[in-house]
Amino acid sequence: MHLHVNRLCVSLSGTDIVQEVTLRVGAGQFVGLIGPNGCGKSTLLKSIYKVIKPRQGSVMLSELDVLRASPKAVAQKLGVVGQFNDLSFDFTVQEMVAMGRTPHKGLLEADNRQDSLIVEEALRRVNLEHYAQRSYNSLSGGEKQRVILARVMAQQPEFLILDEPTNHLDIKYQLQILTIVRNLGIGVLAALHDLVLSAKYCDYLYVMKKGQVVASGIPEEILTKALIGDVFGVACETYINPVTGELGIAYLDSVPQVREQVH
Ligand SMILES: Nc1ncnc2c1ncn2[C@@H]1O[C@H](COP(=O)(O)OP(=O)(O)OP(=O)(O)O)[C@@H](O)[C@H]1O
Repeated sequence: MHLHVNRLCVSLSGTDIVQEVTLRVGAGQFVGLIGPNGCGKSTLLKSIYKVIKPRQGSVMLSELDVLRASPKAVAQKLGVVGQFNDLSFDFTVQEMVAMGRTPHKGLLEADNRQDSLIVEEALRRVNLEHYAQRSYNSLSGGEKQRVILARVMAQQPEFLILDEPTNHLDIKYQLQILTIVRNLGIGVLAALHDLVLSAKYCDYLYVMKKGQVVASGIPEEILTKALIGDVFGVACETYINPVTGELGIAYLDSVPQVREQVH
């Protein structure tokens, strides 16, 4: 499935938080959304997955008009990993992951053998197969994050939205989770903070600043010293990593004159 967000505007408490954002994610494409804290990434993602109602604009997942469709119709196609995953009630890890099957079930329909196999496989993919009976609330932040990813995999969505999916994860699991997500072969829109990882994994990036998309393109082309200075206010040098052949970024300092050079 592909995603087409057209001229989306979101206002909260009378302030324009997202302004005329248009973006596309092709089928099977891994697209990153980057930008400084508070620029509107989460608000944009929440308005795409129906938690916040936009003031204007449209969201199409292939032929599905997301803003008009029922939550269940959207959940059958769209998986979401949001930023905060704390629960008031406790569930086992297995119960948490099994919740991913809900959009595919009828009212009061019990899980069947196939659902159990899907849940087992999802837990195996995030290396938590031995945690099935553990209490979710007793897990560390990184383990919780992997359970949430297993849940979204059990949902078998056709498109994924991820808001900081590697929050809390150590470097091994950051790499593992991003590799798993990329290998799912479905369209993904992910807000990411790590620019080097976003260059490594994303096919395409949208850069946000103050609620607007200010640049977009393939990572190697748009992640320039000038753009990083302008958008994040950080001086850096970019280079090709001689070991990996991938984009590297050496952060130098936060110097205001970098911003002046760009304008
Ligand atoms: N309900 C609200 N009322 C008013 N302003 C809000 C509301 N919710 C969020 N905001 C503001 O909207 C702006 C964008 O927030 P958002 O969480 O979308 O940013 P973000 O780019 O995801 O940031 P981060 O990288 O820190 O997660 C922030 O300045 C935030 O304080």
